[in-house]
Amino acid sequence: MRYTSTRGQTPALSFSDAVATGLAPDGGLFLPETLPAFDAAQLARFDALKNDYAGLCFEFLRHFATDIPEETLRAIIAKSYTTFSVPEIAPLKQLSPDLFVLELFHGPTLAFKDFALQVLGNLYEHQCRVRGESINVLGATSGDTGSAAIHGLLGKPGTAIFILYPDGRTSPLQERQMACTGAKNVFALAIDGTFDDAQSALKDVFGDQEFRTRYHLSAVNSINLARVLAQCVYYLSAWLRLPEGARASAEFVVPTGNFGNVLAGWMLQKMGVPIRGFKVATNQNDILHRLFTTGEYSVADVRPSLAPSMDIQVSSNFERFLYYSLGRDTARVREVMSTFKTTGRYVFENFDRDTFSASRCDDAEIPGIIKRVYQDFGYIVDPHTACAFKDLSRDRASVVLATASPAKFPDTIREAIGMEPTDPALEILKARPLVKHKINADPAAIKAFITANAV
Ligand SMILES: Cc1ncc(COP(=O)(O)O)c(C=O)c1O
Ligand SMILES: N[C@@H](CCOP(=O)(O)O)C(=O)O
Repeated sequence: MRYTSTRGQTPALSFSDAVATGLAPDGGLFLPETLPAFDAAQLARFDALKNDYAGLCFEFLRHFATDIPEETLRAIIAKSYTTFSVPEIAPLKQLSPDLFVLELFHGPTLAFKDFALQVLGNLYEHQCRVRGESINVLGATSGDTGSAAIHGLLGKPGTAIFILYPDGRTSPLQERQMACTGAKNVFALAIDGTFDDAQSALKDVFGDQEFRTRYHLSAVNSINLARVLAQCVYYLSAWLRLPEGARASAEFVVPTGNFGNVLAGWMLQKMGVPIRGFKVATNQNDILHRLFTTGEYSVADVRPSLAPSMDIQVSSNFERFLYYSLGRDTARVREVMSTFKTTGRYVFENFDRDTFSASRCDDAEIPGIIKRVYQDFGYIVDPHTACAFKDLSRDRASVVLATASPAKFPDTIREAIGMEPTDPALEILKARPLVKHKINADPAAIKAFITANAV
């Protein structure tokens, strides 16, 4: 399997090279040259592994990581899921006959990002070993990607990790997960501004080919295709475990910000797994809600919210969606992305309206939803997952993706239901010193910091 850029001006690469490169040199995002088409026999092979998460992940990823020997890939994946705290890895809980919750927060940093970032950390370790090279990783986070990426690389020799985040806009515990590791190769870089500012500066740094080559710079955001592919697996796992009747009709309801999570489900559907549809659940930063209800994609200012990891306007994975929606016409993708960069607006003539629906949740609604879900089901959801409970369909089954543990957001949960969930992994952090570096969201300043601290 080879990987090409959405902008069509980068030569096709192997899986390992596409992962190491992260953002394509032409500014686009990597995608498989052709998506596999899973037939009934392959679906049956998946079905046999529905209660073996790591086995299922291997059976899926072997179609993509074709340049890694199968036994090596199997070992990388098996190791990645040993860090999860429950044997099911992604428990599927049934709250009512038509309502399921897919819990994606039992990894080391208690958010869904661990699913891909544990695998990516081990892939990087493998690459360092095989190529005899060190690797410097640069990421931008609104809260969860940063800590998951850091914990994917913690203690891995030959690596350093630099994470940009909007100072004061993550939850205090999310910041502690990044800035209290004590690890010498981890740098939490606090910027004044929003996640969008951080992501935009990051893309500029990756745009400097000489710099990224010199420092073997790689990406941990979902601009890295390995992130999206590893995230496909929990949709597959959940779909396989649904009761027969719900499989055909269930809609996956996905708290959405940078569009990497829901894109993974949609790509799986394009590979032949007959998932009925997806609901894109936004917070008050609702660019994607507006897109899927009106067809217009237009940027507005980011407003800090109680679901801070979704405080994003410019979703980088929008470009992958655009590529497929434009019939894989890379010249058109370049044109639209360039117009969007200058005008901040694009109107879709055509997209997959049958598959996507959307909901939007204001800050004023989040505590009330947390309370209602607790009263109705005795179940505590974090503020991001709460957004997905806003407008659940009454005529089909819903699978809500629970993307973070409520313990990461104790203040909002206390306000809603009068008690604070805790987790030992977070309690330990409270006593540790916090080390963060203030930096301008300016490519030159970021490059200077990396130059001074790279491995
Ligand atoms: C807890 C949580 N929920 C939802 C999201 C949104 O996911 P995505 O950015 O893949 O759309 C994020 C951030 O990515 C998150 O950290
Ligand atoms: N919500 C994310 C933002 C980055 O998304 P990613 O999927 O590109 O890593 C976060 O928690 O950092």
